[in-house]
Amino acid sequence: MRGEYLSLLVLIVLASSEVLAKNNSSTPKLRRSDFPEDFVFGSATSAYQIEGAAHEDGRGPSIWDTFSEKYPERINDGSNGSVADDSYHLYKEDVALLHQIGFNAYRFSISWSRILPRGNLKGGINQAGIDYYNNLINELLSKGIKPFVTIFHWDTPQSLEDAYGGFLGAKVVNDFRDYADICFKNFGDRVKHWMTLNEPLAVVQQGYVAGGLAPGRCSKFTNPNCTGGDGATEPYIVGHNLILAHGAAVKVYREKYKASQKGQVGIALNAGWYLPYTESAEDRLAVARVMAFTIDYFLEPLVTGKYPVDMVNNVKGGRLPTFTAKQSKMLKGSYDFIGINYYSSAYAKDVPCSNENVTLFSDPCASVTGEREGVPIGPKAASDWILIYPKGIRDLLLYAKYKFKDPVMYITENGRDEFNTGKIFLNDGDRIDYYARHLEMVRDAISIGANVKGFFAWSLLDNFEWVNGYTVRFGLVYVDFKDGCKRYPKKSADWFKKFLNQKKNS
Ligand SMILES: C[C@H]1O[C@@H](Oc2ccccc2[N+](=O)[O-])[C@H](O)[C@@H](O)[C@H]1O
Repeated sequence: MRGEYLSLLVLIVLASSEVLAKNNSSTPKLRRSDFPEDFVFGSATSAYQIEGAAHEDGRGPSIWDTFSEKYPERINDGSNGSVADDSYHLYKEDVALLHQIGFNAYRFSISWSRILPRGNLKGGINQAGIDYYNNLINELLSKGIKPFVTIFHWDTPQSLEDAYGGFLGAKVVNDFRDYADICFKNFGDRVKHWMTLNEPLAVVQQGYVAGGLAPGRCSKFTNPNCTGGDGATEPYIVGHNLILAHGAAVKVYREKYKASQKGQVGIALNAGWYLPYTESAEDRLAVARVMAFTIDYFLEPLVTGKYPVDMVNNVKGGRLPTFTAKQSKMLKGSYDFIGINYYSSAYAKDVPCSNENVTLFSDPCASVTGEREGVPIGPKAASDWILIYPKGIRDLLLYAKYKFKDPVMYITENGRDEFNTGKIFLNDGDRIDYYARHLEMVRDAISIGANVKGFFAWSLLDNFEWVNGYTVRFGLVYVDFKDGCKRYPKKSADWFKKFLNQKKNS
């Protein structure tokens, strides 16, 4: 215990000293040899955002088909992912692009309802779905690219949503376990890196509090137009079921597949880094509580089998579910690596505790803000939730290292967007700058001792960016949605290519 406090203290001193400060006036020069030789560099996508073919070859609907097709007014440009990048048909081009750039890994997700159209075994397996992912995996391996597979990236099968409320229902745990089992059984001979869930925090915050992501549930205190939901209770139930679903999938892997397949299973967690609004002790404690309600929320149960103490103390009225002794035991240590999706940072501030604390989904006595006296923590990307603060990625990695038993980590997403102007735009110097600055900070985290094994750029392609539809572009490769999804590598793809192909010592 003592040692942990000491390490945290060292971390705080390091993070606040100028020792690591860099001159931020120009894009830093990075070399491939700054990173370990076996470090993995890849790019990431997700099924609903790129595949299209949403109603083809036996795929069943997911909550994202329903959300975007039935309520187009909830997506900024009224669009949906029914065609997206058409990667279902163009996957060979995408693998060729990864190969040309020089990435040695690709993080993609499997569409649950393409494998199980009705979400469960009873509803049957769709062989065409199995075939598609087999083809994709084989194509990747033929080019020497390692598949890093996300089992769930937000696209809950609609029939499970209809049957028991999807992740609101305790039954989802067994259905998710069965689905994961099918993935391990069919693909695990070749896939050695799995992520059970993508960003459970985004699912609970955006799907059940703010209502911006499917299934779009929220309550009146956050959104006056809510049609269904209860932001005081539902997010904690959904978070609980997500954690148990993760644990159940890892258990299946370890009991049935690990010995023969010898792969690793992790999770991808989104997290910001938070700075105290002032240097006061109160604001520093507010930071600790915001961390408890964001990254620790999902990391602590996996590491210790328990919810963070700050959540237990501050989620009043019996709204935070509890783990049974058996569940706790299943969860504790249920990961081989931790994936971190990092984009942005903010300030946290101690505020008078909200008397609405039965309704808020966050610490009731802390608030989060992107700016201080009108000055944002960093420049804005196109999506207004992204404030660019590269040091945050370093400090987050060190925080996870010291607080959570030095896990093996991957950056499973990092990136920025530009607006879709309707014209072909490839000159994305701002993206190059973003990656150079963030990678420099990942390098520094490694040099301090963070056990980081790889980095995935979000995203390979411009794609269906959820509530923002096609209005913003995150790709290293431009997609012309008006011309058969023609792909054009941007300058940033070129930058990665040069960086990845550098000879040793050059
Ligand atoms: C830009 C990326 O944002 C990621 O989501 C994130 C990432 C960080 C913070 C919040 C969210 N979110 O959406 O609520 C997604 O994993 C990914 O699919 C992509 O859309």
